[in-house]
Amino acid sequence: MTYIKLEIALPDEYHEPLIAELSEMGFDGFEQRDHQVITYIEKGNLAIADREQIEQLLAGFPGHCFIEKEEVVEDQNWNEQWEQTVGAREIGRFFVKPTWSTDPVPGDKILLEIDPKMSFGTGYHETTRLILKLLPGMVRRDDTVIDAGTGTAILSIAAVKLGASRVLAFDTDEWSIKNARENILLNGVDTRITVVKGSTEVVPATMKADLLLANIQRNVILELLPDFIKSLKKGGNMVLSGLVESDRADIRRRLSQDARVIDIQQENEWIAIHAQAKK
Ligand SMILES: C[S@@+](CC[C@H](N)C(=O)[O-])C[C@H]1O[C@@H](n2cnc3c(N)ncnc32)[C@H](O)[C@@H]1O
Repeated sequence: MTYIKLEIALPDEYHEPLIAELSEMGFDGFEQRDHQVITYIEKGNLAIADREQIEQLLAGFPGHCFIEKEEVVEDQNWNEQWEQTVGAREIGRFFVKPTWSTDPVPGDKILLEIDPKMSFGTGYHETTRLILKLLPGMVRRDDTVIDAGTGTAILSIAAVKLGASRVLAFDTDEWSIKNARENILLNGVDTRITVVKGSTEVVPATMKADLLLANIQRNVILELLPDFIKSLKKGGNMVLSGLVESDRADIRRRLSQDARVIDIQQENEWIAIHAQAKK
C-alpha cells in the first residue's frame, strides 16, 4: 500500500480541531509534535479537491498554518516508528514507560506503563504533564474520579495508583477507547476503571465524583463545564487543561459562579486550572 504523508505546521492548540477535520476527510494516523501534525492517507484517497479543502481549512486557523512537506511513503510498521520516537520519562512522582523501553524504573517513582500507539497521552505533552504533577496532591484514598477525554487512560491509571477506588473514563474517539483498555490491563488496574465511549452523557446522574480531570481543548471544556460541575460532589476538585495562557480569563469567568479557582500551573504556553465545586 502507498500512502501520502503530510507534515503540517500549526500551533499546538489547533492540533485537535485539525485532526478532527482531517479524520472526516479520510486521513488515518496522526502524530503530534511541537507545532506540527503529521498525517497519512492512502494515495488513491487523496484527490485534488481534498488538497484544496486542506489549504482552505488551514487558512481558517489564525497564524501561519501550512503544509511543510508532502511525501509518498510505502506501507511500513507504524508501531515500529512509534517505538523509535517514544521513550520512558519521569514526570513528577511518576515514571511513564512504553513496554518497548528497557529503562530501569527508579525506586522512588510510580510506574505508569503506557503504549500510546495513536492516542493522546504519552506524557510528552505539557498538558498531560501538568495534570500528572498535580495529581499526587489531589487524589485521596478511595476517591471516585472522572477522566473526561481519557486518551491513553494515563490519568485514570495514575489516579488508581495513587489510591482512587473507582474511575469512570470516557472518550469520543473509538481508537482511544481501545488503547485505554489495553493500557489499563497492562497496569493491572482494570477492576477499578470503567472505560466508556462517549462524552458527559455517559456519566450516571447519580454519580458524584471527588475529582474530575479534563485535558481537552478550550471550546469543548467550555461546552462541558456545566456537566462537569453537576458530576462533582460539593467541594469536589476539578483539573482542567488543554488550555493556553490566553484562555485563563475566559475559564475563570465561566467558573466563577459554580467553582472556586484554587491554583493555576503553567508550562510553556499551556496551563492547568485546579478548581473546587461550590455546591
Ligand atoms: C488532549 S487528549 C487528552 C488525553 C489524556 N487524558 C491526557 O491527559 O494526556 C483529549 C482527548 O479528549 C477526547 N475528546 C475530544 N472531545 C471530547 C468530548 N467532547 N468528550 C469526550 N472526549 C473528547 C479526544 O478524543 C482525546 O482523546
